[in-house]
Amino acid sequence: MAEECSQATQTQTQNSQVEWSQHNTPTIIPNIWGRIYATKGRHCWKEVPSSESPGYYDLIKPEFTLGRALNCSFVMKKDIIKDDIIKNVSKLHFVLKRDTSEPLSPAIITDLSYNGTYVNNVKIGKGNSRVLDDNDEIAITHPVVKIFVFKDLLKNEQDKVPKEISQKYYISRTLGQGACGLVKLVVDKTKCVQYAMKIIKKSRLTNGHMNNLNDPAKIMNEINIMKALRHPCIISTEEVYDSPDTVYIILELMQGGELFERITKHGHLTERLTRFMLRQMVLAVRYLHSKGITHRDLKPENVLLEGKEEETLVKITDFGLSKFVGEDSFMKTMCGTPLYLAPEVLRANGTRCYGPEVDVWSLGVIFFICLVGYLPFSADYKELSLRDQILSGRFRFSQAHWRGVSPAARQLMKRMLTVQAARRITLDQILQHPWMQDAEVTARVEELLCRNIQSRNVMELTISSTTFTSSEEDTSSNTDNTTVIAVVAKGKRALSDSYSSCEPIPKKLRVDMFPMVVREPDGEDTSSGHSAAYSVE
Ligand SMILES: Nc1ncnc2c1ncn2[C@@H]1O[C@H](COP(=O)(O)OP(=O)(O)OP(=O)(O)O)[C@@H](O)[C@H]1O
Repeated sequence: MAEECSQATQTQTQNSQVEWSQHNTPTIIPNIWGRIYATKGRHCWKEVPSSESPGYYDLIKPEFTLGRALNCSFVMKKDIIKDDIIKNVSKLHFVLKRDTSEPLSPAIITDLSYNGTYVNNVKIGKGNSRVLDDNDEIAITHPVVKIFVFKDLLKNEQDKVPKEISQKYYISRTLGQGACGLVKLVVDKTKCVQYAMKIIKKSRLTNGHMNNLNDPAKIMNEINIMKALRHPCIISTEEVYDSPDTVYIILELMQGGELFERITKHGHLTERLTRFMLRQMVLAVRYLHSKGITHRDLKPENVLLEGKEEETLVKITDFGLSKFVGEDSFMKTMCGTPLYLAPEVLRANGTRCYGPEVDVWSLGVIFFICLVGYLPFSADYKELSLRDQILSGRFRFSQAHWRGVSPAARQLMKRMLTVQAARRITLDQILQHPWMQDAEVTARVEELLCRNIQSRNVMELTISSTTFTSSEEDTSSNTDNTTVIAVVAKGKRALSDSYSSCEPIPKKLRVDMFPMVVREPDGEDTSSGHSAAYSVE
């Protein structure tokens, strides 16, 4: 291998584009993030390189480019590569990058050529990127024209997760730590899409008995329920890996941080922004309830934001976790500091004698904090124990903080923090409450929801029934092996979507409707209709 690269080495040195490593380069130098070795296949190199060359190139700068252009890090020239190959090499054929300022970031290769860059015989495709793994082979113009083998010289955490995960995902830095375990940034190696991976240690024993967390059928059932949930304001679950003592949940990545941080940064939120956030939270929880799921652990830390902008999508996370950690340990965690817990949950004493209204209470606590920036119930308020404050619904009312808040907002907060669950305001009533009536906010939320739905390929429809049945003639296949389903409902408009992962084709879809406005490319709103989040029944 050392021999074969010298011609390329000399060319590089003459052009001063890059400097090949010297003979005695120590194996690991801290700022070298990778190394590319010329491959043994000699067909692409014109001459057999001299034995003087080390046969590899150390990647130090954050970016390495290869192509025919003279400003590439590695210039492909006629005198180093065979003529029949060089003619198919693009001026800028591929770029190899690593964000060395970011710990545990992956090496990424981006194909910039129509004639193709291949990794382990698989074409990346022009404009596409993928993560490069240790020992990956890079070929250009054709899978057999292998030119480099990549060696990853940075420490990584691939071996800390089961192989089936590390084969598909690159394990990057830690995003945070919750009561259930770590959350890691991971990157899908072939699609180069980032996700958050939640690592949950199972509590295997409950009350001295093995619980059913190790029953694969039950776990699979929970996994399928979580994966079927699709709503713009619910963090989507990409995949779940179940191992005897740990569950790994691959989740949609949120880049905007927690709602909690947003509140603490500003002290509190304006009424308009609170309305904007609450509307989305209510829609999300209403969707969960429609699927028979009570969240039970709603708190600002479980409300994540899509982007850094002020008006961004809000997404709820951490639903259904009790199924993986066990009811006992879930309750223990929740009741540890029950700041957001409804009175009926405290009264239930570990039994599940309460309904979905508990989520309205928790939303009420979040609503309270958004408006005034302090907790309604806290162990720091010494007049009553935290438990008694909640059980009696006696929230702390600071005149100084509430003075600037509208009477309608105060009234809504009180209706949400109503001790008697049966008298508590419902989610639908919240949406209809006078304080929530703000056409601008409603339209902005709908715009964000629709944009999110459209980016997931769910197309617009103008029908109002909620369950549709597909028929044979409604389905067809497109070219890239995904099945396109067209569901014609009541002879009106069609819902189309591709089900690449759904085999066999579902016969029934449940569709949750959202009002939407169709926006033309010129920005004009032309028609209104409904958009849908759907799941297979
Ligand atoms: N999908 C995600 N995208 C980006 N960051 C996330 C995602 N999920 C969790 N995080 C971050 O990881 C950290 C830990 O999250 P996690 O949900 O495990 O704990 P928590 O909600 O803070 O506490 P608890 O475990 O008690 O619910 C948080 O800082 C959170 O912001």
